[in-house]
Amino acid sequence: MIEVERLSKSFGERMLWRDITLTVGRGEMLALTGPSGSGKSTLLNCLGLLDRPSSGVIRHEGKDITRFGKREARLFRRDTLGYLFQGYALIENATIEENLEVAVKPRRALRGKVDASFTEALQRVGLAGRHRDTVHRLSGGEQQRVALARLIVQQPKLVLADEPTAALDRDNTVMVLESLRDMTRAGCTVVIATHDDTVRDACDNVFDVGAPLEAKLS
Ligand SMILES: Nc1ncnc2c1ncn2[C@@H]1O[C@H](COP(=O)(O)OP(=O)(O)OP(=O)(O)O)[C@@H](O)[C@H]1O
Repeated sequence: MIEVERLSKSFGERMLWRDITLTVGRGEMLALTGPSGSGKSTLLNCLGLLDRPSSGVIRHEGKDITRFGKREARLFRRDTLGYLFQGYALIENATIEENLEVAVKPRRALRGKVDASFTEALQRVGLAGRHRDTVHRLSGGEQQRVALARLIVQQPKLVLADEPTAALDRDNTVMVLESLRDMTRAGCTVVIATHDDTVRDACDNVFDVGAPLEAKLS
């Protein structure tokens, strides 16, 4: 569960958003909407400890993550967070399989379940049998699906997704949404910044980052 309380962000004189308060429960999927430049990505970055809010509190499972020191923040990113960001953050010169290996925690690797989980994840995203393809040879949409497979293998507790369907056609958009929904069924909390109405409609709640305070949550 993630709880955001009276969160504000300014860049110099410019107040991007003010007093955001919202809760996303375990197993819930929240859409962050709002016009371009309203601060959706910045809010996701604050949730993922890639940026700092100017004021307010973010709690994950009751812990104020904005007060984490370097070590706690590193462990939180490694053990709790999963990102699905623009640019995918894949290793371009490596194979799909090598990109998935990065996400696997060592203790799971030891149990020898890795191959099966890779095969299952690649099947889920429509890339079955493509383990050995090099990432830079893939299309934008395929790379986006590798990033999703990496998330499925990683099994994070909190997923932050920034326009996860931007490079995808309708079938693949549905596939991404179904995969994220599968993850929520396993207890994962998902927050998605999106302009896509299909994505917004598939979420449990919508938070409009650009709306006046009284009209934000619907
Ligand atoms: N480090 C920074 N310093 C100054 N301004 C910044 C910084 N980071 C973001 N901004 C500004 O904050 C605003 C919000 O950016 P952000 O990317 O969060 O919006 P967004 O709602 O995700 O937009 P889009 O839908 O176009 O992706 C933009 O005007 C951006 O230029």
